[in-house]
Order: sequence, then C-alpha cells, then structure tokens
Amino acid sequence: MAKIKKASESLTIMTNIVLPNETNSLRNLFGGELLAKMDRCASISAARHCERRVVTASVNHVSFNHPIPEGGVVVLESKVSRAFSTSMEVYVDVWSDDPINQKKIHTNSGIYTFVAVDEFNRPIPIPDMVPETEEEKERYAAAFRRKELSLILSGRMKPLESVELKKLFQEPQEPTKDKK
Ligand SMILES: CCCCCCCCCCCCCCCC(=O)SCCNC(=O)CCNC(=O)[C@H](O)C(C)(C)COP(=O)(O)OP(=O)(O)OC[C@H]1O[C@@H](n2cnc3c(N)ncnc32)[C@H](O)[C@@H]1OP(=O)(O)O
Repeated sequence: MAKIKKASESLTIMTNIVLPNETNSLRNLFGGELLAKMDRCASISAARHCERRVVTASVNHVSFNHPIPEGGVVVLESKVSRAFSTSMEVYVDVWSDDPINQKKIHTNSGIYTFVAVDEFNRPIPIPDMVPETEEEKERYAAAFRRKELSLILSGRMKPLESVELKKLFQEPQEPTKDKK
C-alpha cells in the first residue's frame, strides 16, 4: 500500500469523569476499567490510521504509576507509533486532570498492537507511517524491538529468530586490530 500517513493523523483524545461504579475498594479507578478505556481509545487511533476494521492482537505493556480518584477527570491520548505490514503499534498515555486546582499528572501508559482485517477477519495491508516529533521518532525506533518481544512472548517467534531484540544482549565487539 503506497499511502503514507503522519502519526498525528491517528491522534485520539478521550476525556471522562471517574464514576463510582468504575472504582475499586480504595475509591480509585479500577485497573480493568482503565484497560478497557485504553483499548477503546487505541482502537480508534488504529482505525484512523488504516481506515479499516481492526482487532486487538496484543497488549504489550501497561504501567500503573499513580491512582486516579473517584470524581477525577481521566484523559487518554493515543497515536499509532509504528505501522508494519498488517499490524500497528499504538501508544496510549493517560493523565489524571484536576481542573479546579489545575494539576495534570501522567498516571499511566500502555502499548497495544492492532491488526487491520477484511470482512473475513483476514489481516490486510495498512498504510506506512512517518513520525515527526522527537517523541514520535523515539517510539517509532523502539517499536520493532517491542514487536519482536511480543511475538516471542506469544510463542509466534523463537528468541533466536529476533533481529533487533537480540542486538540488546550482544556484547559490543572489539574493533579488530590490523596485523602487521
Ligand atoms: C473504516 C473505519 C471506521 C472507523 C470507525 C470507528 C473506529 C472504531 C474502531 C473500533 C474498533 C474495535 C476494536 C475492537 C478491539 C477488540 O476488542 S478485538 C477483540 C480481541 N481481539 C481478537 O479477538 C483478535 C483475535 N485474533 C485474531 O483474529 C488473529 O490472531 C489476528 C490478530 C487477526 C492475527 O491473525 P493471523 O492469522 O495470526 O495473522 P498473522 O499474519 O500471523 O499476523 C498478522 C500481523 O499481526 C502481528 N501479530 C500477531 N500477533 C501478534 C502479537 N501477539 N504481538 C505483536 N504482533 C502480532 C503479526 O506479526 C503480523 O504483523 P505484520 O508483520 O503483518 O504487520
């Protein structure tokens, strides 16, 4: 597919209030509720990028760094971080926003993989993606390693078949000295 899209074209922002039925016994947003919100937000980014139906293939990483309290405002922001052949990585950032005290803290991030599918649920090619900002470039550069790790963890790739991931564990080679 020849089309190339910018990361920013898939930007999706969702803003919600945390309601009592979404909280845990500590009256903070329940982790599973947050995961569902992140999946929804990320799936819209993926569909915006490929203009096709998408399915979640894997949730590669989620961090829970700060709780989000009941009554608080939760803001989710997602963008495609790299497009492969039929799959794409989507990065989701989450903030807890307190509009009264004007405090916004980054509480979570998550990395999802989506696959574009046809009407028979078969994977189909997607447009390429070009990163523009420094953050987009950093996330793009590391995405191939994360894809390999996800494929290894799901049993779809043998560790020795990886290319980028394997490089992380290889000792740097001493430059060979010229023999006289
Ligand atoms: C027109 C637009 C309107 C928009 C309008 C509004 C938008 C609104 C959007 C709402 C969107 C709803 C979003 C629902 C989101 C769910 O909730 S979906 C439900 C949960 N997910 C599922 O049920 C998926 C079940 N799994 C499957 O169907 C198949 O395993 C898959 C994912 C399609 C893959 O099929 P497969 O035959 O194994 O295909 P395969 O060729 O091996 O792999 C395809 C690609 O996936 C990659 N892949 C597969 N598994 C993994 C993994 N674990 N890790 C990393 N990569 C993987 C492969 O590496 C390959 O990548 P490429 O190198 O081609 O890029």
